[in-house]
Amino acid sequence: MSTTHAEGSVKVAVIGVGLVGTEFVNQLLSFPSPSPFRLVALQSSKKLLSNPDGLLELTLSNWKGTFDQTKEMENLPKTAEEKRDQLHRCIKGLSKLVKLGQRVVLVDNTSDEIVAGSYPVALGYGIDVITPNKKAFSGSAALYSDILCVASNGSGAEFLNESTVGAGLPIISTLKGLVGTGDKIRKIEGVFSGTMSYIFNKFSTGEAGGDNFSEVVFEAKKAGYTEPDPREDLNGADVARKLTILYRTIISHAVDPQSLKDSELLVEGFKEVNPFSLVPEGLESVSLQDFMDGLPKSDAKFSKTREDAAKDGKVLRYVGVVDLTDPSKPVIKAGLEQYPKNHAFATSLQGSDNIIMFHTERYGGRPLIVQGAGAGAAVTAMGVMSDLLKLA
Ligand SMILES: NC(=O)C1=CN([C@@H]2O[C@H](COP(=O)(O)OP(=O)(O)OC[C@H]3O[C@@H](n4cnc5c(N)ncnc54)[C@H](OP(=O)(O)O)[C@@H]3O)[C@@H](O)[C@H]2O)C=CC1
Ligand SMILES: N[C@@H](CC=O)C(=O)O
Ligand code: NA
Repeated sequence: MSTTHAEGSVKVAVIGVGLVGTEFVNQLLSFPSPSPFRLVALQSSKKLLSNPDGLLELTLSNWKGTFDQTKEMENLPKTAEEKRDQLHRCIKGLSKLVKLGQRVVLVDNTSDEIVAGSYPVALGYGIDVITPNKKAFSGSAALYSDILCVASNGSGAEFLNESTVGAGLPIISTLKGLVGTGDKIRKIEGVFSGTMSYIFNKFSTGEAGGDNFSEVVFEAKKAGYTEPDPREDLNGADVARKLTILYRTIISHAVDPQSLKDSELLVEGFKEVNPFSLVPEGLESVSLQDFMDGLPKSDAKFSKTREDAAKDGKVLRYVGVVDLTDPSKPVIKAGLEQYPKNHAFATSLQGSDNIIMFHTERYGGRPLIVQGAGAGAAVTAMGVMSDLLKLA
C-alpha cells in the first residue's frame, strides 16, 4: 500500500543505515498515513540514494531491497578531508530544500566523528540534526560550543539527541525539563550502559559460579547492545560520554552559549572523565578479532572478582555519577562498584536495563528515577523517532 504524505511534510535525510538506522527507517516508513515525514536521502559509508527533486518513493516493503541494490558511489572518498567535503556537498544539496521553505532534518545514525563534526554546517544551513551518535556532544568543547552557538544564532534549526543517553528512555528530555523549570540538579547517578548492565546482570547475580565473562560480552554484542567495537563499552568510554553529555546539558542550560568557556564544558570532553576500564591489559589496541579471541584468557580474573563480591553478599555493577553537590567542584566518575543483593541496582535490573536517578532540590531525598531497556535497535530508533515527532 502506498503512503500518502501530509502537506508540508518534514524532509528526512538519513545517514547511517546499520542496526539502529535500519530500524529507524522501518519505524519512519511505518508511520500511519498521511505521514508527516518524507525520506529524501539514505546514505551509508559506500552508498547514497537520493533524487535530484529531493523525494524518494520508498515504502516499508521495498526500501531495503532498493538500497541494497543501489550501486556504490563512484570515487568513494578516502581521506578524512575527502569524506568531509563529500558530506558538506550533500548537506549543501539539502539546504536547497530549506531555501524552498521546507523543514529538513539530518538524522545521523552512525558513530562517525566526521559526520558528527558536520552538525554546525547543517545547523548553519537551517537543517535540524537528530542523532543517537554521542561523538559531537561528548568530544571537544570547541565542537560542542560551535553546535550550541550555531543552533542559537537564529537559523531556526534545532539539534535533538535523546537517544545518546539511555537510548529511547526519556533522560535528556527529563533533564531539560528539570533544569528548564528551575530545579537544581544535585546528583545524577545510575547504570548508564546497556552493555554493562546486561553483562553484570547475567554475570554477577550474587550466587557463586555462573557464565564466563567473555561469554556474556559476546552475547551483548550479538544482541546489538554494544558499540560497533565493544571495547568502547568495556573501557567505560561510552559511559563517560553519556556523563559528559548530561553534565554539558546542565551547565549550558539558559546560558548564552557565547559566554560559556571551553574549560567549563570540559575542554577534552569525555577524555577528562577517566572511567575504570574492564579491557584486559594488552588488548586495548589490537584488532577487534584479536580482542575477541584474547578476552577468554581473562575469564578467571573476572570470576575471582565476582566470587569475592559474592562472599560479602554483594553483586558487581558498573555505575556512573555526575555529582554537583558542590557546583564549584563537579565530580564526574564511572567505575565497577559492589552493591548488596537487596540494592535497587541489584534487584530491579534485567537485560540491558538502565536505571538513572535524578537527585534534585525539588525531589529532595527521594530521587526521580527512570528505568528500562537502555540499548538495542528498537528502543534506540524509537528515541530518534520521538525526537523527530517533536519537529513535526
Ligand atoms: N545499538 C544501540 O543500542 C545504541 C546505539 N546508539 C548509537 O547509535 C549509533 C548507531 O549504532 P549502530 O546502529 O549500533 O551501529 P552500526 O555500526 O550498526 O551502524 C552504523 C552505520 O553507520 C554507517 N556509517 C559509518 N560511517 C559513515 C559515514 N561516514 N557516512 C555514512 N555512513 C556511515 C555504517 O555504514 P557501513 O555499513 O556502510 O559501514 C553503518 O551502517 C551509534 O552512534 C551508537 O553509539 C545509541 C544508543 C543505543
Ligand atoms: N553501547 C551502548 C549503546 C547505547 O548507548 C550501551 O551499551 O549502552
Ligand atoms: Na534517552
